[in-house]
Amino acid sequence: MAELYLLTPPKIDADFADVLARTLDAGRVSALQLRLKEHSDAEIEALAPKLIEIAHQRGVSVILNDNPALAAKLGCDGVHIGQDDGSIRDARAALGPKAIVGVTCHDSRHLAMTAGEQGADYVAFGAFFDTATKSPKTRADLDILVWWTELFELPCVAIGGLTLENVSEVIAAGADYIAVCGGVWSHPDGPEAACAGLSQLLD
Ligand SMILES: Cc1ncc(COP(=O)(O)OP(=O)(O)O)c(N)n1
Ligand SMILES: Cc1ncsc1CCOP(=O)(O)O
Ligand SMILES: [Mg+2]
Repeated sequence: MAELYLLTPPKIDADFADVLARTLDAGRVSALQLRLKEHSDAEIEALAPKLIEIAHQRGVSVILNDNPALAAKLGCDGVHIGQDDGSIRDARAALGPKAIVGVTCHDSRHLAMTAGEQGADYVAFGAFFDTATKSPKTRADLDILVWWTELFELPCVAIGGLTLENVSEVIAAGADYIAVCGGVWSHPDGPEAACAGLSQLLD
């Protein structure tokens, strides 16, 4: 069974905490990534505590993007690091043995095996579809999910352009987590409807 891993929009406004609470209440989200790329660290420090509280009240784990030291300071459950965001070892040192450390592996089997050997808690592949959220470095093929799940127990995340219309493809290929940003926040029927709809497709 796949799980829903929700990413925040890159920039949020004062209303976002309420929208987040309603969105989490509408579906079955396992993890929330604070990916606040258009905010400074100081802004993230100010914004994050309320978002973390909302997530934790609902049993949702909170992963901070990019910054292990800030993740530790804020009391996040983990951090997501890309290939240019420092080492797994340093992230683990900042956050401790129980924290979740996830790693971007693009479309690379080699990067994923290395991340697994170095102690990542999940590997993330993508982008699987066109996305307006960022210019992804790579386009991944569904085959990499099939290959990974046949060979390894370590969970894999699928990311990049996932929507209600295409998410079943990555779930069928073996994704343990479906990581979604625009497919929820930019859905024409609103984030609550999108979160509810995605949750129905998980089983
Ligand atoms: C779950 C997940 N997968 C991949 C990414 C991308 O991380 P990165 O390559 O470091 O790019 P930025 O997100 O920092 O722009 C992610 N954030 N989450
Ligand atoms: C962070 C990231 N890494 C690869 S694609 C992507 C964007 C995910 O956002 P969306 O779900 O809107 O495509
Ligand atoms: Mg990064």
